[in-house]
Amino acid sequence: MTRLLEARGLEAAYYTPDGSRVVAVDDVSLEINDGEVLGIAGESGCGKSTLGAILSLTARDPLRVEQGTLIVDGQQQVLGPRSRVPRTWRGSVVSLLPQGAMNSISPTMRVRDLVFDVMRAHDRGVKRSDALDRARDRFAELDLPVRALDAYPHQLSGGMKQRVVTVVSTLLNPRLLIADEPTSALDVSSQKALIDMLLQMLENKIMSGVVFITHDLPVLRTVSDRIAVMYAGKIAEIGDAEEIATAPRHPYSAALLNSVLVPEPSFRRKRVKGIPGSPPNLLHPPDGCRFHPRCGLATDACRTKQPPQVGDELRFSACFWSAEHPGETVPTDRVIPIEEPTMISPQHAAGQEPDDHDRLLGTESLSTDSGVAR
Ligand SMILES: Nc1ncnc2c1ncn2[C@@H]1O[C@H](COP(=O)(O)OP(=O)(O)OP(=O)(O)O)[C@@H](O)[C@H]1O
Repeated sequence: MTRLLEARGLEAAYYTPDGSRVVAVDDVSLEINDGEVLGIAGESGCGKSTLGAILSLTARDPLRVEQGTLIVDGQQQVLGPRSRVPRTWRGSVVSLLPQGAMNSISPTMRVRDLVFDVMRAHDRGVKRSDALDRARDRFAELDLPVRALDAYPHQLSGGMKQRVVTVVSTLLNPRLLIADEPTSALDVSSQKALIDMLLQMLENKIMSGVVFITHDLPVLRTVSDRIAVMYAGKIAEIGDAEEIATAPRHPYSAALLNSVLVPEPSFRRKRVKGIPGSPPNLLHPPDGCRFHPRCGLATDACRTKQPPQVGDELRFSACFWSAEHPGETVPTDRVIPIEEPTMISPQHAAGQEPDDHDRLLGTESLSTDSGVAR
């Protein structure tokens, strides 16, 4: 299998106005094979978006990438305070679909203007007509209505807007697309349409790999070949999506899976096992394994020493328990020390506030079939 990405020793920190240094991604290494979707999972604040910014070379103040190496499709980029990223990398080697991208298009800009801007950012001399031709071909290839190019953002449904922005951000055929929470604001049918389109783009070799960032584990299981579970700036576990979802080897992955809310007929009475406590403040992360204060399997070693990485680059768990039980699945009934049963409402089970839920349904029910208002 060909390696598309090798990322080694990535480290990035936020510098706050009071001079503090918050290390949000700490010594992260990972690999992606050609044609793969790598999902990045983890609770809010664990460093997913920061990792996305490093991989897409889009880190900006107050975030500084302090060290690491990226090798994409055989091309190497050393990262650090003094490294200069060639302009040709952004958009064509790596491209970011940022969180909330679909809502950040200027309301006075037609999609075709956005297309021209994106193409011109890479090639100052590109002609408007050539940029548009390329977009037209791409829209047709992916069964998107070509007339969406003439639309203003407000004329597109949420789902169509997100698909359009995704296509525009990959017009330069990046080898790797980093999609940060691309489905989070979408209803389920728009989520499916976007995921189908991303998979089609991979099949058509528009890009060779995708990093898909979301806290939504069921979505991640559907779309990913492998999943990396992040905790407090580090990768706790990485492996095949199915294995992570059904046979986790790291107590944090198991706890995260236990806390997924699955809507089912009896869910009003369902007791959900949340993860007790909260993720650490990254200004002062705990010694040893960063998950140890919340882990039911923690031993003295976990409290004082860095956990070993058990496995290889493609499938590992950074955990003392895993080292003692190689290849074993974490006993999920033992990972959560203090059980805090929570009664949940239907809206919370779907991961939405009641108002958001209604708004989403309302918005989408106004959309036309093609997603473009006439
Ligand atoms: N501007 C900032 N200044 C200081 N610290 C920051 C800043 N932005 C993020 N952080 C810290 O960096 C850590 C990682 O943030 P990041 O946004 O990468 O997490 P995330 O997993 O993507 O979260 P979410 O799912 O909520 O988007 C967090 O703990 C956060 O407190």
